[in-house]
Amino acid sequence: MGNKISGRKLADEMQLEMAAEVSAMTVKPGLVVIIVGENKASQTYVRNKERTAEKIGINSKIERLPETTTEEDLLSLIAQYNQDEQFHGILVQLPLPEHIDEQRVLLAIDPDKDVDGFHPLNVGKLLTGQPGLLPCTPYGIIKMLQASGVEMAGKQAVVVGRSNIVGKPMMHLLLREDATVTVTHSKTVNLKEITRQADILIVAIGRGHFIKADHIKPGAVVVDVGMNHTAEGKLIGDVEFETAQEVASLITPVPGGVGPMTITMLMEQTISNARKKDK
Ligand SMILES: Nc1nc2c(c(=O)[nH]1)N[C@@H](CN(C=O)c1ccc(C(=O)N[C@@H](CCC(=O)O)C(=O)O)cc1)CN2
Repeated sequence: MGNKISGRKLADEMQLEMAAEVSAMTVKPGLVVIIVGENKASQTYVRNKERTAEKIGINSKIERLPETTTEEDLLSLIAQYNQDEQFHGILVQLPLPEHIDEQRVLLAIDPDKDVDGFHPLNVGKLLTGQPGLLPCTPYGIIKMLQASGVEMAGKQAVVVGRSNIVGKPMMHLLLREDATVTVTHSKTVNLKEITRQADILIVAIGRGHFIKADHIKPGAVVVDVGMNHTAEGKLIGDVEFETAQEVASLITPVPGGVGPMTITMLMEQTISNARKKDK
C-alpha cells in the first residue's frame, strides 16, 4: 500500500487561487511577522512566509528583533501593530527566547488579528465550537484530509502529542468533524495498542522516526507533523516513512506534507481578515 498526500501540491493550488482573489480585492491584505533571536529553523520558516506572502500579493513585513529584546519592548511593538490598520494579521514566531513569557505575548495580540489562532480567546472559541481564527497546522491538516477525500465522521482518530500548537487544537478540529478522538503523549502506556486502533493517525511528538510500521493499522491514514534534523542534517518526520507507507493507505511526507499547508493557512486567514475590510 502507500499513497502519498502531497501538501506541497495542494498548497501550490490554494496559493494560486488566493493570488487571484487578492488581485481582485481593493484592500491589500497585510501581515506582520515578528521574530526574536537567531533560531535557524525559525529564520527559514519566516523567510518562507515572506516569500509565500509576496507570491500571493500579500503585503508582508518582517520585524527581526535581537535575542536581547525585552518582553516590554516586544509587547509595545505588538501594541503598535494592533492599532495599524494596514496589517490584518500579526504573528509572533515561536519559540521565543526563554526570558520572554510566551503566554503574555500571545495574550497581547489583538484576537481579531491573531492569524496564528493562539490567543486564548480564539482557543476558547475553538473549544466551544464558535467560528474564529484557527491554529494553522491543524487547520491545514483538516484541509489536506478533506482534499484527499478522507471521511472523518465516525472514524477513530488518534493524535500523538499534546502541544498547544498542534495536539490539543487538532483534537478539537477532529471532534468538529465528528471523529472519535484519542490524544496520547510521551507518558501514555501501551501507545502501540492505541495507535493501532486509529483509522486516522496524526503524529506530532517531535521525535524522529518514533512511529514505525507496527504502530499503524493496515489501511490507516497517517499524517506526520514532525520536523526533526538528524546528526547529518537531514530533515525527517516523526514517522518512519519508508516502512509506514507499506501499511498506510495514505501518508504525508516530510518535507512536502504538513509544513507547506501551515504557511498556506496563515495566508488564508490573513486574506479572510482583510476581506472583512474590503468593500
Ligand atoms: N507562530 C508560530 N510559530 C511556529 C509555528 C506556527 O504555526 N506559528 N509552527 C512551527 C514552525 N512553522 C511555522 O511557523 C513551520 C514549520 C515548517 C514549515 C515547512 O514548510 N516545512 C517544510 C520543510 C522546511 C525545511 O526544509 O526545513 C516542509 O515540511 O516541507 C512551515 C512552517 C513552529 N513555530
